[in-house]
Amino acid sequence: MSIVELKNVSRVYRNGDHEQRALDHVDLSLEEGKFIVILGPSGAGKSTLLNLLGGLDSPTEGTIIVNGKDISTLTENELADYRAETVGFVFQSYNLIPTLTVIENVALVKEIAINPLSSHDMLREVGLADHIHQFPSELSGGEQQRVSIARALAKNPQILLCDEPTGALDSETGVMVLKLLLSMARDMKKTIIIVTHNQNIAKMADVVIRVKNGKIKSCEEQEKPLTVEEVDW
Ligand SMILES: Nc1ncnc2c1ncn2[C@@H]1O[C@H](COP(=O)(O)OP(=O)(O)OP(=O)(O)O)[C@@H](O)[C@H]1O
Repeated sequence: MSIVELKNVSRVYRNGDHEQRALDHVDLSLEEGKFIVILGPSGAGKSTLLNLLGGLDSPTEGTIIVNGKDISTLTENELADYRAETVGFVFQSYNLIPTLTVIENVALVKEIAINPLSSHDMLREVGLADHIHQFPSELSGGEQQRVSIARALAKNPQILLCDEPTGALDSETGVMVLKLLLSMARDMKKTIIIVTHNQNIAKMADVVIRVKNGKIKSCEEQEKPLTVEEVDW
């Protein structure tokens, strides 16, 4: 079943007389529970696409259907509900609050989530049960990113949107984070959408989307994606 459907979606930024078509008449259909990687050169429109899927921005034209609901025409308040209920975000910079402990950082989402999961359970899920009372500065980069994944999961979203989630990590730690994200798709049926410049991550994907000049150049299903161990990092 398709969880995301874009029909004729464009996003145009206007700056005085200049018009930047960040997304240009995009059609796309994504299935639930897949590990999806979006590749493309700088300025191609990847973040714009992620922002639209995340309800952080709205299209200039076209419709975006998520879970059968058109999110392209929602009001600001309705978009806030959509974000709280349906999507979790993981960014390259972990965006943790330095003065809160690990568990407090994760528990914060309870304030906005409609149907949150236990912060303890999610931290156990990402292998950080023994670190819950530490501050972010006392953790490694990979551990901090796992806290941000636990925080995204605690919202209990169906879709995890990840913008260069391993961009700030060394390859060994990055592999650990990718393993975790992959298990979220395989074991928890989350739809994982990762924007990256790293072609290697695409080798693990169920679906690889290539974006260029605001258009989808290709959207390919991989019958036999490699396991994390099979990829030559
Ligand atoms: N808020 C904005 N105002 C004006 N132009 C924008 C805005 N956001 C993005 N753009 C432009 O839209 C185009 C697509 O940008 P986008 O950030 O989606 O690309 P990207 O593929 O994510 O690039 P990168 O890999 O460098 O992050 C670029 O030309 C960018 O300059």
